[in-house]
Amino acid sequence: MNLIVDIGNTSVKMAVFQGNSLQEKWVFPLSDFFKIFQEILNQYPEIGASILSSVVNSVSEEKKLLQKHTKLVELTPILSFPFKNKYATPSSLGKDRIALVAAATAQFPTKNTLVIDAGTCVTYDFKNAKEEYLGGAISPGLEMRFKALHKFTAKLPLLKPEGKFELTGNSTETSIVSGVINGLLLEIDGTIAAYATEYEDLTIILTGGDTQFLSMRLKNGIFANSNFLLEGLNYILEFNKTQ
Ligand SMILES: Nc1ncnc2c1ncn2[C@@H]1O[C@H](COP(=O)(O)OP(=O)(O)O)[C@@H](O)[C@H]1O
Ligand SMILES: CC(C)(COP(=O)(O)O)[C@@H](O)C(=O)NCCC(=O)O
Repeated sequence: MNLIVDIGNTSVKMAVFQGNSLQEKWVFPLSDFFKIFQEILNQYPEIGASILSSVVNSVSEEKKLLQKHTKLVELTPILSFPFKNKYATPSSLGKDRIALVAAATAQFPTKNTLVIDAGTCVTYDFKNAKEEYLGGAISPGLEMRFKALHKFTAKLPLLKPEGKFELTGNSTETSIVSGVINGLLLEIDGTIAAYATEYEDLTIILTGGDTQFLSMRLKNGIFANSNFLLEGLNYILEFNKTQ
């Protein structure tokens, strides 16, 4: 069994895989790492290998613990990947983005694929039909947009995503909700449309913490998969076991 660990800027995602099949998944703040890790080890003593992807600093204690209890593969640029990385600054590329591209290559070989990860940030990652990763884009995530309006103004309140919103906000609150949610939906739909103009037969994946909220509000033709990054990490782990 494999233990998959994805440390993002908002939350840690851990999952246990048996082969290609996800058995169980946990989402929690980094401060709960030691408690949850111990619970997982007790529940799944069969775990042999693990892989760690982190986009935050100072995870040396978490790494030590994984090394102590499992055969840890850390996601670094020296691992083998199933795609050609054409990012101009590969050493600064987010580990999470590498995992997303690995998942795209594994699950959509020979397809032009755009992966949208709606987490703390929204990242766009594109790999072409020749399994070349070209890069993409980084923009503020949903929660970050609400927080930024509050933090950088004197009068705007801190709001959270709501189920319902109007195009034309008629109050401060509904104007903020409209601006943030419509802004992000139009950004995503517009980005997809721009890629679709340039690349035929485009496959689009939506993942990350805001997958559910966004997928029901976006245009059709998008595969929503909250576990895409974890699947990519599991694939990289298996890929490197056989190298
Ligand atoms: N219960 C929740 N707690 C925190 N964030 C949540 C929750 N539900 C949805 N979200 C959204 O998910 C985003 C974080 O997604 P996630 O994929 O965990 O990010 P990251 O990989 O950057 O840690 C937040 O910015 C927020 O918009
Ligand atoms: C863009 C990110 C902050 C996204 O992190 P997340 O929202 O998933 O927590 C992360 O992928 C990162 O730190 N990237 C480094 C810069 C780059 O990818 O070029």
